[in-house]
Amino acid sequence: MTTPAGAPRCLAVMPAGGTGSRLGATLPKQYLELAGEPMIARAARALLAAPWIEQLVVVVAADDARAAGVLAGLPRTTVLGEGGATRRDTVLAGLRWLAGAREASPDDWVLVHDAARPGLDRPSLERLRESLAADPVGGLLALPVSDTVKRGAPHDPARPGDARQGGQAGQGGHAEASAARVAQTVPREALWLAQTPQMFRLGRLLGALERFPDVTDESAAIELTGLAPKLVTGSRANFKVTTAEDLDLMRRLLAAESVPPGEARTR
Ligand SMILES: Nc1ccn([C@@H]2O[C@H](COP(=O)(O)OP(=O)(O)OP(=O)(O)O)[C@@H](O)[C@H]2O)c(=O)n1
Ligand SMILES: C[C@](O)(CO)[C@H](O)COP(=O)(O)O
Repeated sequence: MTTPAGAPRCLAVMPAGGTGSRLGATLPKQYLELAGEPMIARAARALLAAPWIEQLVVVVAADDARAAGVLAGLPRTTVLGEGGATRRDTVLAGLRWLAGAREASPDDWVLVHDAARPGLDRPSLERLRESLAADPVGGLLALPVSDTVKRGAPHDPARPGDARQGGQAGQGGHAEASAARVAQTVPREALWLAQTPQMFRLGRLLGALERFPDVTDESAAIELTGLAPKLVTGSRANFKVTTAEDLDLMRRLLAAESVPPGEARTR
């Protein structure tokens, strides 16, 4: 699919420079096998299933010796060994490469998609593009929170019934066997879980990420400039593989579905 001359193009950056410390495997999680191929290849193919994505740059760590082989043969794809210390740094390297080596225009759209989200489906991708085609800001796939939400509080021996029962504080402020107790039930109505791809104009996103280093996604940087990105409903299968339990779940999901990456799911 070609874009008419002068029209904004759709490009993509895949941050793949992480180590997968929360999963704790012997190799970075993006190289773990899922349904017969490494997670990173599955995630890249899911994005490339959209023919309107003209160029994908997969940004890996400088010492990554696996990516070139694993991604060889994928169309419209370049591997860049300039991953940074944080996800934001890695994404910035990809955006700068698009702007420099590929001479992308500040008006071109860029989709940023995690290598750790191999369950992206084509209908979600199409929904994102169609919802944002005429949008002045850009936006992201996300899921409305559907469970009752609790805010946890640390153990407080002064509170009745709050005797310490063991358990270690775990990763990301949570706990494996939690010692936290409920401080509050939080209204869920306005809450969404951010996914990727996140889709913004290249120039605006580059500027925002350069200005605001302390963000965990692209939307947060854009939000800090005073703009309100659009929330486009994603799909549950597009969850981020973060823990060993997620990996197991993703393996089962992909094994149960015999559809190629990016294609529609029947359920
Ligand atoms: N310095 C970094 C850190 C993360 N990522 C990428 O950002 C995505 C989402 O990050 P996350 O799930 O947090 O991955 P890791 O940082 O690898 O995981 P962990 O935090 O458990 O170490 C992944 O595709 C990961 O490879 C990146 O490109 N560069
Ligand atoms: C971008 C992201 O996937 C949205 O959920 C997420 O912010 C990145 O991962 P992390 O777990 O917050 O590092």
